[in-house]
Amino acid sequence: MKTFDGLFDELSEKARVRPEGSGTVRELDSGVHGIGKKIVEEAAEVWMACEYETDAEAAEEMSQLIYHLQVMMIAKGLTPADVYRYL
Ligand SMILES: N=c1c2ncn([C@@H]3O[C@H](COP(=O)(O)OP(=O)(O)OP(=O)(O)O)[C@@H](O)[C@H]3O)c2ncn1[C@@H]1O[C@H](COP(=O)(O)O)[C@@H](O)[C@H]1O
Repeated sequence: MKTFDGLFDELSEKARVRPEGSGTVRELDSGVHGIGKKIVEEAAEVWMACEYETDAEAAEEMSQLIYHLQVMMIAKGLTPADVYRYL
């Protein structure tokens, strides 16, 4: 099973190698503005899933929100440690 840190390492590698067909590379290329829109969209989907859908669907939306947050962290040059220090 993937962890937060494991996914972050995987996405950082995608950003470094920039493989053909990577959605992460495409999203990074959309910049902070584009990534920010995905975060807002996904946050709304988390809310709606928690209100009206199953727990499994809510969990899936949460995983997608985490993914887009990680893409933003990479775009901003932030590491998990930068975030964890505020938890
Ligand atoms: N965990 C994720 C992940 N979560 C969400 N997403 C993206 O976020 C989108 C959210 O899905 P939605 O159904 O809400 O959006 P959609 O409207 O259907 O799709 P869009 O048109 O908005 O892209 C998905 O289509 C993916 O593009 C993810 N994309 C990639 N990953 C993982 O990231 C890693 C690297 O992926 P690549 O960079 O694509 O190789 C792999 O391990 C992937 O499993």
